Amino acid sequence: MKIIRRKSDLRAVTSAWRRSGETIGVVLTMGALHSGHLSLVGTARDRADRVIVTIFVNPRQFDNPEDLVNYPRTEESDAEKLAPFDVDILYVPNPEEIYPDGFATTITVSGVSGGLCGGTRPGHFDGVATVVTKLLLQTDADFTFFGEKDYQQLQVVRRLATDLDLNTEIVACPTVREEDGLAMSSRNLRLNPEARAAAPLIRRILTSTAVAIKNGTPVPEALATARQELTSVGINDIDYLELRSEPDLVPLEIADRPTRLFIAVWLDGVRLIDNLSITAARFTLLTDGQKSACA
Ligand SMILES: Nc1ncnc2c1ncn2[C@@H]1O[C@H](COP(=O)(O)OP(=O)(O)OP(=O)(O)O)[C@@H](O)[C@H]1O
Ligand SMILES: CC(C)(CO)[C@@H](O)C(=O)[O-]
Ligand code: BAL
Repeated sequence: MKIIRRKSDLRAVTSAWRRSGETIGVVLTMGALHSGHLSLVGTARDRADRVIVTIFVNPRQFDNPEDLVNYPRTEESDAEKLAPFDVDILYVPNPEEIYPDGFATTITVSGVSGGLCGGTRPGHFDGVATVVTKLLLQTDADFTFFGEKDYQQLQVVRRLATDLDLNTEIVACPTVREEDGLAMSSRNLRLNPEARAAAPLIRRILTSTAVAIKNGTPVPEALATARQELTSVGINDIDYLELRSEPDLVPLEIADRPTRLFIAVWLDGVRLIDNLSITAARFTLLTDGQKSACA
């Protein structure tokens, strides 16, 4: 595996691959690699002739300066973790390769980036859309692999690739979890033991809420119960807990569209997210009280 830090060096290699007709699969990351990232790399290895992994902690997608400073940077051990996957290139661009002097372009994807993480992290998806576009162009990706853990990000990138004719297939990969159900995330490393012990309850409560909704509990009631359960285990700071309709993630208005339940909470100063697809024949959107008020 070659480590490359300049886009001109990268282009020299990808052009040669292109001339010999090889396909390129790319996994974009911010480093601190774990089994979630590595599952994307394994899928890329199966799908493409050549595999590039990128590591770039993108300052433009951090709405919180402290989060940017505290973000783990572990390039050496990341490279060791990639060794068994036969990755061709680890691209760790110098910052000026992404944001040269005078950089003045921002890509905004509207609609799908509204609300959820886009609502509570202002500017986040502009930063993601801009860097993803640059990295996909620099790597000349035929395929790129995104985790469903960051589901809104996945849908933002799908919209972006379609709208800008990026000519890269976006491949969704399932969320990889710890044995206790917690979605793997680089930020899990920052949880203290007490917060780490509480964190799996996020998934458990999402699951029980989905079951209640499928069984006909009105959505507002099911969400209120979930909030109470989260609070009772000390998870008081809930950024959002919401149902959204696929694929544009609009607020749930039509009761029989494929739907997903989204959550973001703060635990011990760390923001954790998760989501769960809910397929139900029909949702009960109104409580009994609301129904009788409409009648
Ligand atoms: N548990 C996971 N399962 C599957 N894919 C994942 C998982 N965690 C991250 N990914 C994917 O890996 C890619 C890079 O993500 P990123 O580097 O932000 O990792 P992260 O662990 O999500 O870090 P963060 O703490 O910033 O959320 C994204 O496509 C993301 O969805
Ligand atoms: C896609 C990404 C690498 C862009 O910085 C980042 O948002 C991430 O790690 O999910
Ligand atoms: N995992 C998405 C990148 C971020 O949280 O900034």
